[in-house]
Amino acid sequence: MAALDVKNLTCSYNGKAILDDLSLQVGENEIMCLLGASGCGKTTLLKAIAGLMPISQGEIHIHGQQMNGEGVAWVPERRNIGMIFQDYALFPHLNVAKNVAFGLQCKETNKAFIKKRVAEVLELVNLGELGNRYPHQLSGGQQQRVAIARAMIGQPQLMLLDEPFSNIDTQVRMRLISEIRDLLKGQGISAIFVTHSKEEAFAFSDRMALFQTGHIEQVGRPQALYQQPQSRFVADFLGLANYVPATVIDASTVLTPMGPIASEAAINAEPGTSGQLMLRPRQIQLSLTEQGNGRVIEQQFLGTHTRCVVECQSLHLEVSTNDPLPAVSQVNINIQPHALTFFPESQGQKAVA
Ligand SMILES: Nc1ncnc2c1ncn2[C@@H]1O[C@H](COP(=O)(O)OP(=O)(O)OP(=O)(O)O)[C@@H](O)[C@H]1O
Repeated sequence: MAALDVKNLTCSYNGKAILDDLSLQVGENEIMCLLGASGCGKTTLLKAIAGLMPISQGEIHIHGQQMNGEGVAWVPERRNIGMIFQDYALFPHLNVAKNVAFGLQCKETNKAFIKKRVAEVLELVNLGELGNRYPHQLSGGQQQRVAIARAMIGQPQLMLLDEPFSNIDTQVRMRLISEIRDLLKGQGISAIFVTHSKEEAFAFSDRMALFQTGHIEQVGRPQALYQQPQSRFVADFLGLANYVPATVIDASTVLTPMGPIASEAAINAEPGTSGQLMLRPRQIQLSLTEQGNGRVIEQQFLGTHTRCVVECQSLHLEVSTNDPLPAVSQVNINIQPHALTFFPESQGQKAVA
């Protein structure tokens, strides 16, 4: 059974549809990321799931229980959902332990039990020693951990996280992402996480749904979306892409200005079909040779990698290498073996399936 099943959901503000016939499933103990530009409807979907936003059409089911639909609209507090926000939303006048206890007080009166649970969840988020501190005495990362402890204390069946890492400084962010991911996985909690940062989405999610104004463009594993985008919108949103003119030779080869390139998966287009082959900068490999078919015309050392621009048959290719190459090098261009992503001219912005 899916942890969350959203079926044909439409949500509107003032009669204008913000989400339009949208469907999405989240599996048990799965972390799903909603990724998209500002204003595309990610938070609206989160609010609809939480019961904070009325729906115009469709159904929402959580762990098999219908929350919204014809004549059904469960109130937020009955949905057993934990919520975490970008601004932490802690009570400034309550210490850490009392902030966390707040998440349980509305459904539990046994004070000894609440105290025990507070201690347990503070340990889980590595704040066991800080129960007496106030929010202003904590770092951003620590405050977000308090918010997570407060959301977890009631053992929610689904966790909703709305841009939880945006206010955390970059040095700490990836560590916190990994910590919270482990925590959710360890506790068996399914989660939906909203962000407009692809790096956060890649690092935090099992699967991601890429939004474009009110609908989902593609859902899948982060690597699949990055390497096999179904549209140019997805390809370009997730990172730099080269588009190289290509013609299909047979089910496993295309011809490009760099020569024939083989695919590790069948290309679903007739021989002779022309279009564009998408290549990520890391999928292009360079080897120094005087007889090479490319020439490095620009380089930038960026620490973790070097950005090279390689000229080949009037194409300018963005390539990512580990180390800088000698200036104005002649290189051979090789393509890392992979399942090629091909956009036939006849399909415009859509790749072949
Ligand atoms: N209360 C409201 N009344 C009218 N329109 C609204 C309201 N809240 C949001 N909208 C509009 O709905 C659209 C989707 O908003 P939403 O907050 O879901 O986007 P988002 O993808 O979460 O964006 P962001 O990343 O900036 O938070 C936007 O065009 C926004 O202007």
